[in-house]
Amino acid sequence: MAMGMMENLGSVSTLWSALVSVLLFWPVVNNHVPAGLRQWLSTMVDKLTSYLSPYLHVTISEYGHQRFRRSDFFLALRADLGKDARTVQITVDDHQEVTDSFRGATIWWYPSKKPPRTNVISFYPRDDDARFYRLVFHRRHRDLVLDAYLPHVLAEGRAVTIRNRQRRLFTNNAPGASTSYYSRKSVWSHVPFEHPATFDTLAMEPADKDAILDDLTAFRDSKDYYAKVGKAWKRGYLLHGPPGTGKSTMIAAMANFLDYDVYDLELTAVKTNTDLRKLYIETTGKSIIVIEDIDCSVDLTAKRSNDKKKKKSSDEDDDDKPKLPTEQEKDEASKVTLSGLLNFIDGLWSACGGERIIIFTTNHKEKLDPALIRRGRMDVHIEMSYCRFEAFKVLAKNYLGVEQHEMFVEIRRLLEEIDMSPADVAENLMPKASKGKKRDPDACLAGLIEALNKAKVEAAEAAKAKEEEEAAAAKAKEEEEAAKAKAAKEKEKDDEAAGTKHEELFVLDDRRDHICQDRARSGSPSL
Ligand SMILES: Nc1ncnc2c1ncn2[C@@H]1O[C@H](COP(=O)(O)OP(=O)(O)OP(=O)(O)O)[C@@H](O)[C@H]1O
Ligand SMILES: [Mg+2]
Repeated sequence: MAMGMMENLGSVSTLWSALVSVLLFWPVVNNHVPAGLRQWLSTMVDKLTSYLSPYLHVTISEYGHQRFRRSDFFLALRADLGKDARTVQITVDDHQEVTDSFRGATIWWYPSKKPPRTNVISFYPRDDDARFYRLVFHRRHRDLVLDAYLPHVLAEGRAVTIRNRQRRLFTNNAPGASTSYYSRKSVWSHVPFEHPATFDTLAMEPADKDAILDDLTAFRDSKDYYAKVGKAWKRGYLLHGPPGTGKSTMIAAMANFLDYDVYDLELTAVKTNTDLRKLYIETTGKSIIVIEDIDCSVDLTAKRSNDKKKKKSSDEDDDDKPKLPTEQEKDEASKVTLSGLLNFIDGLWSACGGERIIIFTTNHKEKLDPALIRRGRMDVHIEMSYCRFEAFKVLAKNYLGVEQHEMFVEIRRLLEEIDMSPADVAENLMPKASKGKKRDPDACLAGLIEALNKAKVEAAEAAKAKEEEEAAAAKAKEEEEAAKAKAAKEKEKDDEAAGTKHEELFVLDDRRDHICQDRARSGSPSL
């Protein structure tokens, strides 16, 4: 028994000293052996080290079984370093090593990249190496880590990191983002999201604001409800209204209120429906996906009616011959279409877990295809409108710190009759230095009254011009109709005259017949 132990110890120490020698001479070996052998030796050394080491390694790859879908685990771990680092449990990003402790066990996280294999001809682009995390912990914590720690990181850790992290603004239209379907590089690039807008600083009718806040709160807290009724946890908002009424500001306020990331989807930069699909696959939960000015992004309505027409004509000449796509059809297939966008929205809800909000903004709601904004896709339609008195009070408080002022009465009266966007009102409230002097609130409010009066005069002039234009158009139309009526009358007269001649001829013909008959009866020769 003792002998056996001695032998064991002896073999372990021999192995250990062999390993030490290999490690000692490794740099020399590394430089002098051919690449193939070096790789094999490296693998063997790794295996030997991990066999003897008291530490275990777990590797988590960026991509799981589904080649084009990043593993949820990987995405969960990529949450950035939070503002309050003490409460963050896992904060791993590229090139950042992290030590974490869990129920007395220490766990080390090493993010890394697998370099491309130079002797392999790859179908995929080279520049973006596969990323992975290596998790290292002591053997004795094996069960704890695998059964408790990793599930905890995924469930709790993720929630914690999301709550405390620096939120991000993603865009698909930046040099860092890849649009290639086969690229492993993220299709989104991001910057820290630091927009200061909140619902407190958002100028709008208080009742409307409260309704939106209630809706958002209900959505955020309704995970169980959505699961119970079998609906995907999503909500669509359509923000519509004239320029400068706060649509983009509202999105920032929503993101800040919910603590969500923002994905700013630039549809014109997306080449195909396939790229669009890849974009949604790479969005994460707790996010707002925004398509600004949706009516300008793609000619969706025209596409759809074209599609319908095309379908109809292909139904008409329905011979059995298989048809190759025409050049035009190929071209169409490589573009984002309305149906691609509808699939994007619907697929978004079904394919990915976690709550998501999608927001469209537009200045022209009437231009949008009804399918795009129907309830179920865009659940809430919010009209952002011109600045009225209640909204003005919020701006006055924000910009000037003024809640009451004698000029408010006049401003209230003017705002009720003049349509001025909150952006224009805010611009007038911005304290500017005029003629070397800094403007105070009184000057700002007086400036706003002046601007409102000016806008009133301009609006009156514009209305007058429009009225005159309409009157001129009506007059022109009247004249045209009168001319048409006159022409019709003249034609009628001509026709009547022609009709009389015709009748006369008939009369003549009749007379001739009578004469002929008379002559025949009297025996005289016919005409
Ligand atoms: N309702 C509002 N509350 C507070 N600030 C506002 C509001 N509307 C506009 N602003 C101010 O005006 C600026 C422009 O507003 P914003 O970009 O949100 O308008 P928009 O409706 O998105 O316009 P567009 O249709 O041109 O995109 C903002 O930076 C903000 O300072
Ligand atoms: Mg905007």
